[in-house]
Amino acid sequence: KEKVKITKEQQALMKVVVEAYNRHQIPQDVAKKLLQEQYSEEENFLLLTEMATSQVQVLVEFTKNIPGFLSLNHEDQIALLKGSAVEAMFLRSAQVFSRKMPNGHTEVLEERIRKSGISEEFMTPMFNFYKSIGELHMMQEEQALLTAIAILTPDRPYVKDQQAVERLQEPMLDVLRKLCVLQHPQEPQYFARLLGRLTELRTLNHYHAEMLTSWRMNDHKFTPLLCEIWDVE
Ligand SMILES: COc1ccc(-c2nc3ccccc3n2[C@H](C(=O)Nc2c(C)cccc2C)C2CCCCC2)c(OC)c1
Repeated sequence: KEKVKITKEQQALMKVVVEAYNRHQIPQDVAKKLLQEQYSEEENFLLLTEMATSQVQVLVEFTKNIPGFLSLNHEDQIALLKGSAVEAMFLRSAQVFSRKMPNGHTEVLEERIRKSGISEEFMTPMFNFYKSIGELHMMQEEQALLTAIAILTPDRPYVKDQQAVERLQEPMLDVLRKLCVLQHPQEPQYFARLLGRLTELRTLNHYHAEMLTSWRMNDHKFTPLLCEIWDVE
């Protein structure tokens, strides 16, 4: 049984990524807002677009701190951000949803989201994902590394130098794998389950544009940044 050991460099890499991840959190806590009162479908849509717009800004700041990212080809940097923004948003939402909350709060939050204006057909895949992330009880380090790994996906559309992206993603996968073995010794498949969530995340990508345009309200307004990132308008 080989002794898994995280090297000094891997410790340093993890520290940089986790600190960047914690530094670039979303400003206001949307869950608290949603638990306070039930908003109208229009107010919820506005809240969603505000949250998503600030999330994209936070994502850009986080990504700039990923070692090596800024030395990638500039067009590839944009392609990676554009290709991962929706996934990062759902990953962040899943983490917010699966946070430990006082008894009954998660149910209230789920109810508020179900009634927020999003159409029925998308609730099952979205909540299945949230619950599958919740079951993993991910640590902060795992959340930060998983987000960095999702951003550094080599086969995003329009990425030219995929090898350069692989060279950045591999060390992240390596340290995450070791972390999983060390933190979950009784769950040898834990690392594989984490990566499986990234596959589930990609399926949500297909729905997100329709989730927005089918929001129960008319005249959906998006910020210019969201038009760039979401395939809407
Ligand atoms: C595309 O359709 C949806 C529908 C619902 C959610 C969603 N799941 C949530 C789980 C927990 C808490 C809030 C949650 N949200 C929204 C939210 O703000 N997501 C969020 C964002 C956008 C950025 C950063 C961080 C977060 C949490 C609330 C927006 C206002 C109406 C109710 C959903 C969603 O998030 C990606 C997308």
